[in-house]
Amino acid sequence: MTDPRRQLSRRVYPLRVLGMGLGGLVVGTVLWEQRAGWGPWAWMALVSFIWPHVAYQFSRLSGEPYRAEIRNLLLDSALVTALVPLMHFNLLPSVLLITLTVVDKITTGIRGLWLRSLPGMAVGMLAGGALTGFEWAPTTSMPVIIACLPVMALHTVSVSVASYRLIRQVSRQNQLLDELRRIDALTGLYGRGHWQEQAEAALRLHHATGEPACLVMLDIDHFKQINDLHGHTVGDEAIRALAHIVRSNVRTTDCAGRYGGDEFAIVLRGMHMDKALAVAQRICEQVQAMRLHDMPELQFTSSLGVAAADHRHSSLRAWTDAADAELYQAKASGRNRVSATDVPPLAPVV
Ligand SMILES: Nc1nc2c(ncn2[C@@H]2O[C@H](COP(=O)(O)OP(=O)(O)OP(=O)(O)O)[C@@H](O)[C@H]2O)c(=O)[nH]1
Repeated sequence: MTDPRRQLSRRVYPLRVLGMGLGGLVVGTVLWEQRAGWGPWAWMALVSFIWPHVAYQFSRLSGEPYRAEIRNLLLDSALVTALVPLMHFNLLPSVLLITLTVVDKITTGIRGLWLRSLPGMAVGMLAGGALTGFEWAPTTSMPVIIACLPVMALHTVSVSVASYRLIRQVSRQNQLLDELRRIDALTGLYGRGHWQEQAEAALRLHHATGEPACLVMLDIDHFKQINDLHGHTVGDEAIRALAHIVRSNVRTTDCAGRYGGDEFAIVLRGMHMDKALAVAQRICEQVQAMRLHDMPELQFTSSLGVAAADHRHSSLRAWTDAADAELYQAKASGRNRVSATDVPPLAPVV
């Protein structure tokens, strides 16, 4: 895999060649109007056409390419700023070059890099000024304005493309994060946080419209023993197999989540207690028949508590407490059964 730190120099190289080259066109136009001597021309040629390749070789051959590229970026600023006095502070190209070199530092995303480039820029300005005696001719002619256009356009487009890519990448990663937050990695069911949001919505709907909904809490019986006797890998496989049973017994409109370690919670939307009990009973029987691929001799049972949403459940907490109380009732009555509010506990048909 490519070292992301080496990627910085690869990414910067073509942009530096193009940006510095087009910058050279601007500076060259000003120097030509000034009828400048060979010194400014040589400096311009060095900065615009030779430096980008030297900079790339510096970082390519360096043992620390990332640090070398940061150094190159700081040198860019000093070298480019030295061109400003050479242009006798010609206003538009001077402002343009200084702005672009600062923007280039900001768009690397490296914290404070543009601030760190300021001392080098001051040195560049002084060095260029020492060569020209700080000659002052700020007026910009039409040919120079025209020469500025390609670098302005190219820079604006390339910064826009870079930020477009960044925004797309951030939004893809946000989607992934959201998925990770919503889905439990072991079972593929909803994680607790997202399940709670969905369950709250179902309870609100019940209070607002009277739409029925039932909450089923399920816990594997003696799961600690399974872990202790056969290891956590077998325990995990059991949790996955149980999640599969849960998923195959609910509709896409229902909401099934992993509530805790070996505890599952299901909101059956639009369902009255009789139908919800039948679903819970079916799950209970299927858990009893469940076999793991690698340990077919191992048997499981589960206990389930069901509570229909009603006016006493002012919050999700009250609703889950009611279903939890039924779950513990099922455990206390001998496990491997379903217990529901206002209904005597039902043991599965063996
Ligand atoms: N393999 C595995 N085990 C887990 C996971 N999360 C929690 N556990 C275990 O699940 C067990 C939960 O046990 P409890 O529900 O407290 O008790 P139990 O043994 O199931 O007994 P009862 O619920 O009373 O029937 C603990 O041993 C936890 O370590 C998990 O992701 N994978």
